Amino acid sequence: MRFSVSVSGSTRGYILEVFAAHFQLPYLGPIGANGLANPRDFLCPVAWYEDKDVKGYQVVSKFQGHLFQAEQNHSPFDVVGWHGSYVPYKYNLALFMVVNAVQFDHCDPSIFTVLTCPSNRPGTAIADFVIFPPRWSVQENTFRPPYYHRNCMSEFMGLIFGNYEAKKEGFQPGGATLHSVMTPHGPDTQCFEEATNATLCPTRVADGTQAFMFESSLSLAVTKWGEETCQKLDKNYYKCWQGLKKHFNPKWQPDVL
Ligand SMILES: O=C(O)Cc1cc(O)ccc1O
Ligand SMILES: [Fe+2]
Repeated sequence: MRFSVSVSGSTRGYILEVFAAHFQLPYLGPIGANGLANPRDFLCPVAWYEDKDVKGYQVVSKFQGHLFQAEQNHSPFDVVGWHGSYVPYKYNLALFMVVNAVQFDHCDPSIFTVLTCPSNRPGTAIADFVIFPPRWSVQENTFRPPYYHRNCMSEFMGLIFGNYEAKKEGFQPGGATLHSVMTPHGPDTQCFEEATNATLCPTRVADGTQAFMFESSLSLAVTKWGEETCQKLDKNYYKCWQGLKKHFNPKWQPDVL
């Protein structure tokens, strides 16, 4: 599949490539006929071509993990149509129909799955693409931010713009966090303190932001470039949890049973 990404100015993006299967919409289960990412909102190309002479047009191909580059003097997009079932598609994340808890508790973020690439083991994904969309938060008697947890899957999180509610400082647009399989993690100290002391009325969350997660049942390896060469590794990341205090009180009773 050939595609070009046209951008102006210096630009960053995130790429997730899967090999064993293809991405598909998640089964909606009891949600029923419609919700989350609706098929009608996916856009595919229509027959089109460009007849352009471009000196030194670079065509990059990937094969067995290596990138190869060829040059030609015209645009490769001079094919009007084709037979086949592989097409690139795009989806506007703002069209995602958010489903969430409306009484109590924090849902598994699987409710925010845009696309999943299932593995051969039922219920286990090679990769899930999950977003944290702008939404209302209305749950009562609940710690509303992400719970403190360990996950049997790897969590690679990215931020397209704005901030992420569980880590308002430090996690910048264009950056990434990686919480590998079974690594404990959760909101930073500031988020914990604010959410613990907040009055629980209906509140907007994540307006003007777009965070996402690539979640995989496989382990992700970090390249030498990511760990050293880029010199962007935040060696102080763990400190975002160091201010968390012990709150255990064996005498505590809930107000509402
Ligand atoms: O770790 C994270 O920030 C991602 C995440 C969000 C959430 O709402 C619940 C679980 C989870 O892993
Ligand atoms: Fe997580």
